[in-house]
Amino acid sequence: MWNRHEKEKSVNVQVLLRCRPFSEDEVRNNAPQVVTCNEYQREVAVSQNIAGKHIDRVFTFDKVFGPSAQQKDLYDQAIIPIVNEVLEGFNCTIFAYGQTGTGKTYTMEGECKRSKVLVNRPCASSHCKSLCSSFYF
Ligand SMILES: Nc1ncnc2c1ncn2[C@@H]1O[C@H](COP(=O)(O)OP(=O)(O)OP(=O)(O)O)[C@@H](O)[C@H]1O
Repeated sequence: MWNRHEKEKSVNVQVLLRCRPFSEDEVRNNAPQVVTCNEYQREVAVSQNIAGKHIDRVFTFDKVFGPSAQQKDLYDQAIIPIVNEVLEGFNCTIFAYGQTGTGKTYTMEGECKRSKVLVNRPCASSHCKSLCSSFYF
């Protein structure tokens, strides 16, 4: 029987979700919280009011990082295994996908130029940022 780590290694594509914290503006404007993360269950619940009807939906991912997750958490839990595979000679790609303003650049590049998780260059779509070259700390 495979443990979870072995199972994860056997899958070629994994989808991780990261939900960023509210910005100062969103807090100031009392923005409604529509996304709730359950890191333990690897689930994200989305609540919406559409035409007066309340709709809740739950999505499951390979990993979920909630608003309190730090760059280091992502790096340690999600990136290091991929770096190790690169060092073993495998081709690996990490890319961030999502709506504008959801934190793709922050996740791939970090807040300041010197504390990056990854180095990335934008590809054709502005919604898609891909890892192209190397990693540094
Ligand atoms: N995990 C986080 N913690 C704190 N602030 C964050 C986090 N993720 C994103 N932000 C902030 O949210 C704002 C939007 O993030 P970012 O620019 O990374 O979004 P994006 O998805 O790359 O947007 P775009 O597609 O428009 O380029 C930035 O001000 C960024 O600093």
